[in-house]
Amino acid sequence: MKILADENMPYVEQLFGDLGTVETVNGRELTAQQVSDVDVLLVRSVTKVNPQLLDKANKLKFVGSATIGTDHIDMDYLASRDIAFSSAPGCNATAVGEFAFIAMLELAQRFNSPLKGKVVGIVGAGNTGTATAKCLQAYGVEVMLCDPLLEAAGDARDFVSLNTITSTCDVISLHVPITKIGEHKTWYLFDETRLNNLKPNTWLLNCCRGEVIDNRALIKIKQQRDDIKVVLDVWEGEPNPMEELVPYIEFCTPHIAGYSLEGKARGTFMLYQQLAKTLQISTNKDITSLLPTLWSQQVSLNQIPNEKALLQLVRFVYDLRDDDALFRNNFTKPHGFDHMRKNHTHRREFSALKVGNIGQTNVNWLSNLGFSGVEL
Ligand SMILES: NC(=O)c1ccc[n+]([C@@H]2O[C@H](COP(=O)([O-])OP(=O)(O)OC[C@H]3O[C@@H](n4cnc5c(N)ncnc54)[C@H](O)[C@@H]3O)[C@@H](O)[C@H]2O)c1
Ligand SMILES: O=C(O)[C@H](O)[C@H](O)COP(=O)(O)O
Repeated sequence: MKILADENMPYVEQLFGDLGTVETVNGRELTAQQVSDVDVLLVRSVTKVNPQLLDKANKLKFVGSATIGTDHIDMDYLASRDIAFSSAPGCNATAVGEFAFIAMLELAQRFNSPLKGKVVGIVGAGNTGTATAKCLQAYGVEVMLCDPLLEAAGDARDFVSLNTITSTCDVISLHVPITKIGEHKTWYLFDETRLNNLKPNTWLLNCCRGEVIDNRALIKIKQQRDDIKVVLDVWEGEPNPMEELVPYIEFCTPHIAGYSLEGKARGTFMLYQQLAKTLQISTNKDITSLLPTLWSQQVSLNQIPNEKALLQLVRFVYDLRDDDALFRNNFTKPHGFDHMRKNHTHRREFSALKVGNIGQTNVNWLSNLGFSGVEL
């Protein structure tokens, strides 16, 4: 069996090696010729899986995407060819939630304006939105959720409208899929009018898909309003963000919010399990044995961390400023955006770090935040 996989998919050889011959390729440049003789195709979000790519792939029986988003996949076409498909819902939700939380702590430090006490609006309360809310609530920050689809489906949580989010919240974090049609379409959900209506000093973070914000309108608004602070992990027109926009953004990253080692490993592992199910073979591998330990496994605290100390703790796991600096130096270089993604040093999730305390202080909230091994 020939298995063709995106080169940015860790652990693919370890997991799929026993099932067939694994070859890795550049997913953005994948051609119909390269997939013509494959049985299994494993992609990431940069590969458009459509008739143009697959028309010659007569042996293909399984397509897997190690991602949460599926906007790059023509599902109807796969169904019409009877090709099994699986994505990896939720695989990198923790990574995105922690990334958004860390970015908010960084903004708080930069503008000397504590996160604690602010109200954060989460737009899209699925896997990544919920993971973001979980971090914020663990730290004691008030959260409002906006998700008309989940609300209509009877989700028991409290929801508010998008207008309430923009008029009430100090921070807005976007977690919706990209959709171009329908009552709740998200393409340019934040257009010029909505951006203009943001209340003074709003912090806006986008970790979902670039086109949820009209990036040209964002440039225009930022030229007039320095009070709004923006963090972008995703960009309209990837892999070529608008050069004029970058100087207006506080923290810039190349679509790596979901790039924790755990998140990527989970994505590959979920596809491995789904392929085994499709082929009706039993699996004998587990994900934890694949993951290395963090370079330092434990830190000890002697008092309840204040917000500055919390930022030091999370920087110990992931320092967002490093990726931001790399971005600014590299994004205009040829293939710069993709190069940064390919060579990204996968950060670890909070759970990789054991936090012990040597006082009698209650730090349960740190374990709710995701750190492991908090001892009281
Ligand atoms: N930056 C990254 O690395 C990264 C990582 C993972 C996912 N993503 C993107 O984030 C998106 C969300 O991921 P997820 O795992 O949370 O997906 P999910 O499907 O679990 O949740 C998305 C939620 O958005 C809601 N929604 C849809 N339209 C809406 C609207 N107009 N207003 C408010 N809510 C709306 C849906 O009802 C759903 O509950 C993915 O589709 C993907 O595009 C990006
Ligand atoms: O949808 C997703 O899961 C994310 O956007 C994903 O992290 C993107 O990473 P890529 O597949 O492009 O490597």
